[in-house]
Amino acid sequence: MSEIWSLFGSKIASILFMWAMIERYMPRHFRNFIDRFSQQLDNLLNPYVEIKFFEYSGSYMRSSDAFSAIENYLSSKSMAQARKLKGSATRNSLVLKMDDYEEVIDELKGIKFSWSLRKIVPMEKSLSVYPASEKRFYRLNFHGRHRRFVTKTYLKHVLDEGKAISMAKRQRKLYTNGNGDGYSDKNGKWSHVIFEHPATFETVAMDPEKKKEIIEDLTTFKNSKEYYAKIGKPWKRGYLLFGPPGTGKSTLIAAIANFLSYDVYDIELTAVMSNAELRKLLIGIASKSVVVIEDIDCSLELTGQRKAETTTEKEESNEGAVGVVKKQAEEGKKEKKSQVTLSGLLNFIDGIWSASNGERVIIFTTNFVEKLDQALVRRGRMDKHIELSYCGFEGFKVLARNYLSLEAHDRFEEIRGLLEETKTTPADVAENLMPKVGNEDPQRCLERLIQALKNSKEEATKKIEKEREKETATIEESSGKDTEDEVKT
Ligand SMILES: Nc1ncnc2c1ncn2[C@@H]1O[C@H](COP(=O)(O)OP(=O)(O)OP(=O)(O)O)[C@@H](O)[C@H]1O
Ligand SMILES: [Mg+2]
Repeated sequence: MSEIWSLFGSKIASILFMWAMIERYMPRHFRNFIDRFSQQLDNLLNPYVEIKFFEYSGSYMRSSDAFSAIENYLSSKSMAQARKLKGSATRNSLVLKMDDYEEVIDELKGIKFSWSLRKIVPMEKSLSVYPASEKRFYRLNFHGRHRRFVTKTYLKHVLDEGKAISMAKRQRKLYTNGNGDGYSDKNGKWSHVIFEHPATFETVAMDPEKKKEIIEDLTTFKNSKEYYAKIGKPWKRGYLLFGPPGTGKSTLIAAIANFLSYDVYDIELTAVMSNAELRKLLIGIASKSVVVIEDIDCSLELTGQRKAETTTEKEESNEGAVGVVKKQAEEGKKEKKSQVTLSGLLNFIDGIWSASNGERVIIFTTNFVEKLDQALVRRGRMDKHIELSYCGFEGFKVLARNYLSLEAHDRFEEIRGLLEETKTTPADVAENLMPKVGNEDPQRCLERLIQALKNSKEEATKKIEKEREKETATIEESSGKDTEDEVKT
């Protein structure tokens, strides 16, 4: 047997040697013909198609978006299948990727696809000033009969999924306008810090039905790119959050941003001097972002500002020369006042988003919904109005779970009754539940809350009694006056 193998080996070696000699002296056109023929033969015998995605592409060797999307897409599959992995650490996690020449199999709609990471190592020394480096690429192999499916569906699926994974993994940012702390963008309009708010829908204390509704609304919005395109509407959603201070409006915004994995742009309208400046700011907002304008009623006194301005203008025109001097003296003060108008704000909200196609959620918050101009809160502009109210028993249970890791306790029923009788904000409940010293007994925290609720109930009853006394006093006063008048007449 070994003789046969050695004979076979030597025959192969001589054939290869002869082929190398023949190829060397063969006329070029004949060699091209053989190459073409062998390629056709390979096409005929090998039904598999191959696509390469290089790490760097283009004349400037930019890193390829497709390569990193594929890398992200394959990362979980690599972890499950590859025998050799490469690990690297990012800011807050360890990332594992498949090593060179590893292969993973992916499947979509019952069709199998083979992915492997390859590299081309330069053979000769480069004469260029830049040393020649390895060219890494992902190689996709699939059966030729799935060519249409791959080009039409599979590659889009891989790239979309890969991009979504990288969006979810990236460090999100909180942008603020004005001279905020943090890094400024290239135009100096926005400065940003890393957004790491821990709030999630699990930790927000609110009515469970309402919470479920918001989550469903956000999920539908997130998955409706095609739908918005089909109906010709810009891909945006507006929320108006209203409720007393400390009911969780800002907390809910953070939970929404975390749920969607979006950046947050917190616009301080009082720092925006003009409509033109506001437009520049809004143009600088990237896709996949939550745009927040907090306390919209106090930001600009949006509803009253236009009126106030016209009256001052009228007064000034009537005052003549004195008016001019006064005007000059006030110029400095006035210059610092924001000139942003309600119509300016609304035009940009509708206009800018219609022009650029990015998924954006805009959230206004207010403590006094009834104060707002109807133009601002009409449906279509603000799609959803969400009221955050005083803490109910369901909200309390969420806070007890967050702060004390308590699911149930025999004092819960008493707390339920007291919450129904008082108007206590989730912020107040949270403050009382928070352990004041390390390892404070949950029982003591609950007692502190019960005491606080009892105090606020007492205060409320006293207040009502006082008001009643006042009312009876005024009634008695007016009835006394009436009898006096009658006596006079
Ligand atoms: N619904 C809630 N769920 C969980 N925590 C809450 C909730 N409401 C308030 N809190 C707690 O109270 C603190 C203050 O709440 P938050 O800033 O969200 O209130 P707000 O409604 O935005 O108040 P304001 O109107 O004054 O801006 C938060 O840091 C959070 O710890
Ligand atoms: Mg707030």
